[in-house]
Amino acid sequence: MLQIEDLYVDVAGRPLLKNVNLVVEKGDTNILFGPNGAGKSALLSTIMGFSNYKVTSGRIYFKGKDITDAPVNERSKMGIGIMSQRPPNIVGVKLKELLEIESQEKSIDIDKMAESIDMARFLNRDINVGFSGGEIKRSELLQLRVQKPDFYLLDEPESGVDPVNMAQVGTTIQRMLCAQGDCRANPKIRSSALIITHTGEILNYLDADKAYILCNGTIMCSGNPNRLLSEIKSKGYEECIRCKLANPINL
Ligand SMILES: Nc1ncnc2c1ncn2[C@@H]1O[C@H](COP(=O)(O)OP(=O)(O)OP(=O)(O)O)[C@@H](O)[C@H]1O
Repeated sequence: MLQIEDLYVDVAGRPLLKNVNLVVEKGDTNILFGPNGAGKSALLSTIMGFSNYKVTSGRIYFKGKDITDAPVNERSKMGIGIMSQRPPNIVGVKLKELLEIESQEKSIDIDKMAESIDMARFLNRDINVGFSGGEIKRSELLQLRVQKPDFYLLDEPESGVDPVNMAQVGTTIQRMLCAQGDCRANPKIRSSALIITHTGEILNYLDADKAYILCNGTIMCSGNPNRLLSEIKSKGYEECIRCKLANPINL
């Protein structure tokens, strides 16, 4: 569904991502680990097509189409949706106004959907203005639920979320990815996702298929998400750099 080939990206005139190769198959949930500043959010922003991230070499394919030069709105129409780590405040635009635009031609009861994740009282507030960390996450989730993309880019869904709200966020993401029917019986009907996490808490709610470790702007390792997480916790990220040096990456 998503294929990234030998991608190099500059940010603010400086090289940041290099030689990134990554594939997310249809219906798969993939995880992206990596230390602070490694370039994980930059990679998600580049996939979404945000203008600060300039592809200098390599290609991005989505549903078989080359989207490397496609604008954000086209990627969104094709079915890519993002939950950003720090979405901007949008002064003068109410959350409900944005949701009404996103829900055009879809039969969605915005009030009911907002109620279901405790966001009804935010509908008439300017987007993100004064929202707490957890409220921003729920607002982003609500927008994604209305947008209903085929491919989810989720940047640290658990950051800033208290344990009680984490259960709600985790369950909501699980349901979002599996909105088409019985995903246990047929995993391919799941929506696809690429999720950044530091703590791995989201793995308690999802069946993740594969994880990548991004260090210094490049993918160093890939493998089973829970196994990689426990290696990171016990040995840190140094081990993944050694693994890259010792073995060519198995994508
Ligand atoms: N728009 C930008 N302008 C300048 N520098 C940027 C920009 N976006 C990212 N960077 C820099 O690129 C580097 C990678 O940032 P990025 O946010 O992708 O890291 P990350 O792996 O997501 O880190 P974290 O785990 O801390 O969120 C950082 O040094 C950051 O300061």
